[in-house]
Amino acid sequence: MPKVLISDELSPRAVEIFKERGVDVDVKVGLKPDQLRAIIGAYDGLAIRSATKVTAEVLAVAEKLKVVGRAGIGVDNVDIKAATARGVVVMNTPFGNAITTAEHAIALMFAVARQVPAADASTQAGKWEKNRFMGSELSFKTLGLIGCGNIGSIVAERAIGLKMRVAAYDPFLSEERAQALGVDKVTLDELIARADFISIHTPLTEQTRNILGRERLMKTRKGVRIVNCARGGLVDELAVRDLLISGHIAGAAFDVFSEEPAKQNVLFGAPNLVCTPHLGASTVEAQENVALQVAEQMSDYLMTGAVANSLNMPNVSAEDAPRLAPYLKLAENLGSFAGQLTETGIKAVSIEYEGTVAALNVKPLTQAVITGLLRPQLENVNMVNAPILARERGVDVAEVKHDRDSDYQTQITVTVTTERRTRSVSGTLFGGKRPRLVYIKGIEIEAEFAPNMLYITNDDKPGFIGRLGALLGDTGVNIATFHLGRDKPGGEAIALVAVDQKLDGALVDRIGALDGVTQAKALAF
Ligand SMILES: NC(=O)C1=CN([C@@H]2O[C@H](COP(=O)(O)OP(=O)(O)OC[C@H]3O[C@@H](n4cnc5c(N)ncnc54)[C@H](O)[C@@H]3O)[C@@H](O)[C@H]2O)C=CC1
Ligand SMILES: O=C(O)CCC(=O)C(=O)O
Repeated sequence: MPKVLISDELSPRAVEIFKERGVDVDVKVGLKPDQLRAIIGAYDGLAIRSATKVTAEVLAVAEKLKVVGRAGIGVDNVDIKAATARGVVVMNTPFGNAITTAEHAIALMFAVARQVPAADASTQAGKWEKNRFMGSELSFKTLGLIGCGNIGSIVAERAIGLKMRVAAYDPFLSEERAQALGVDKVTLDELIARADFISIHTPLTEQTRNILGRERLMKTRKGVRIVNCARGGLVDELAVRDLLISGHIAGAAFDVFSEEPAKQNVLFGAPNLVCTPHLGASTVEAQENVALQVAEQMSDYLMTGAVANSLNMPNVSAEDAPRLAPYLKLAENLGSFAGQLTETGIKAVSIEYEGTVAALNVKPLTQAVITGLLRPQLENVNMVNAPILARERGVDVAEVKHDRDSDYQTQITVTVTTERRTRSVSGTLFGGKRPRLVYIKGIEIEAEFAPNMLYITNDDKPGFIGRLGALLGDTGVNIATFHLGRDKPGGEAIALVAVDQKLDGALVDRIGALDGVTQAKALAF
């Protein structure tokens, strides 16, 4: 039974769902990094929010870990590169808390416009300072949105409902989408020049870090109000403090900070500053949504191989997962077959899908082919990191789906081009689930993949099979199955021999030296 660790506060629904789906679960919240490292080796899954840092050090000792599930959106607390390198799928729940977070951004905008927290504190202190708290209306003001994805779009809709004008800067926002939302698509400079309120809704990346730096903040309109409900690090906190004190910025609201938990921060104590402790996603509704969703996604992956909302793997639906399982084996074996025969640098691989398989989601199958192909050369290749490793090595990967009938009801063909030659190998599933090799270099052959195999190419001349059988017999190697194919009588022949033991290099060399043999290679599956 797979076992999951929940290491951040998650709704109890998550535990119920894991259990209902047959996943064992431990809840240990508030672990220090060394405590997490000490226990993570026992778990197949790790469910987190934003407090747990899934670093390369944690991943290095997470020997069984297959999946990290983020109950929320931002994954800047997960080292995705390290997870990918170790074959750990990282998934999030991209929609479950978007409305809640957008609502918090709107709440913060009202809070800074009307100084609600300070007015509340003053009133409850018995001061009745009616003249101190002069606010600003939101109606007909311009809201500048930096980032207009899930949350930014919801903020835009709500703001338009409040009669605000909305200008959005987002390089990935299309003109059509902007029009449909009713926002002006602008450059960042235009936004800075026009906005009365600025709200940020981008992830924290190397491109967005410090996107509102001091220089840009100084170019904003005097009296601007700024809301950061996305991530600490997007806005220069010290510059905001200085500009709040100077009065250039009329108000700022921060839900997120460059260091969290933010027990201290340069912003604290600045005038007209509203702070909340990363509460963007903290509603009962959002927490139910994300806990339920992450538990479902992680259980599905661990129990069936279905992948949803992954940041480093193609999605595989729960419906597709069982159908893909035997194909994944076939695809990896075909890749492995080609990879084991390849002795020089791989330049390109083409993966062709024909018949039934062409109607499936073939992305994961392509990843399985590449995994098998690279494994003889690279120790730590897996389904998750294979495409990246191939790209890093300059291997051109082509995926082709043919809308035509093949000799078999379903067929995958892997063609590898190296510095020296192009070689193809095809396979099918017998009975819908048993992988079979059906062509090698266009030569028809029907063979299962066995743990230990001998691949031989030779001249199609009488006597060869006897010589090979005698040599194997003399050296005590038992033949399990023997498959032959040839391009034409007297032409090139291929033998695939499954044997009951691992073949040593010296014996393979002796086979390679037999009369008529052009290549002999031991293969393992
Ligand atoms: N305060 C909180 O509790 C919460 C904070 N968040 C934060 O909100 C962020 C946004 O979430 P979603 O809207 O769901 O993500 P999303 O991925 O749907 O939208 C992000 C948008 O930012 C845009 N973007 C990326 N780079 C940009 C750049 N350099 N300049 C301008 N725009 C850029 C993208 O094109 C995308 O449209 C998350 O990454 C997370 O960090 C999310 C949930 C809760
Ligand atoms: O889990 C939380 O409370 C924070 C949510 C968040 O920041 C996110 O989903 O990106």
